[in-house]
Amino acid sequence: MIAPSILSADFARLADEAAAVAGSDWLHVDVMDAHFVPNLTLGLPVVESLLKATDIPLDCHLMIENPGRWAPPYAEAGAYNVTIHAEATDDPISVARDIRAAGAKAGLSVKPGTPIEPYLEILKEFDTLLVMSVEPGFGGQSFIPDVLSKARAVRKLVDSGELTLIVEIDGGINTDTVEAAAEAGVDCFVAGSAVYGAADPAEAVRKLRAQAAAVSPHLTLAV
Ligand SMILES: O=C(CO)[C@H](O)[C@H](O)COP(=O)(O)O
Repeated sequence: MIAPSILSADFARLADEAAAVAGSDWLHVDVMDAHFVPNLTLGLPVVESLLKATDIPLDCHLMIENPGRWAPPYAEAGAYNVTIHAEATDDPISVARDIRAAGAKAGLSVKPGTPIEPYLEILKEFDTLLVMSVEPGFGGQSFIPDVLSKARAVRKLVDSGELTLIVEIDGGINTDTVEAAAEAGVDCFVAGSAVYGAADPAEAVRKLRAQAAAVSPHLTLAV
């Protein structure tokens, strides 16, 4: 699955930018609050407008403080998947349950320096794990390969049937890095600059998907 990140799109033309990647599996929406990360992007009103403008399922990645307060409204609005950060809450299970109760899939994200082991027990409460392969906050950064050990660890649990979860990766995914991530067992690849920086974004999506599929050791899991 490929999820273009609109962080690299033209914010004044979001409906057109969504249409430009119409064959994508998900559209990744980076919500940043200038507190949890040192950048500010967009919030619920923009997501509500995007939901009217595209049929691509929205994958909302909340890089915000206090996700317990702010995540459920994204689910109520109609986002397909709502991801919170493990580092942003002491009670990720409650937030996941609230997101699911509000009708969306629930995702957990970990920054590059956050180990996955303390969270393995609670991943059954989530539908997606978003492994950050750059420090959250900005597009166009270089891929951090060390984080692939987290994808591998969770992939093992999925393959053994202990978990049912989409393994997603975000940051620095491009034609040079997508295969390593696919080999590590990633199901869903977020790509910002590699898609919206390309002359033909739809072709960039197709190319990334084909590259990932060619080396993927497993079938994509659909939620
Ligand atoms: O969450 C993000 C940054 O915090 C972005 O989704 C991510 O960085 C995508 O951009 P690129 O593919 O250019 O790295």
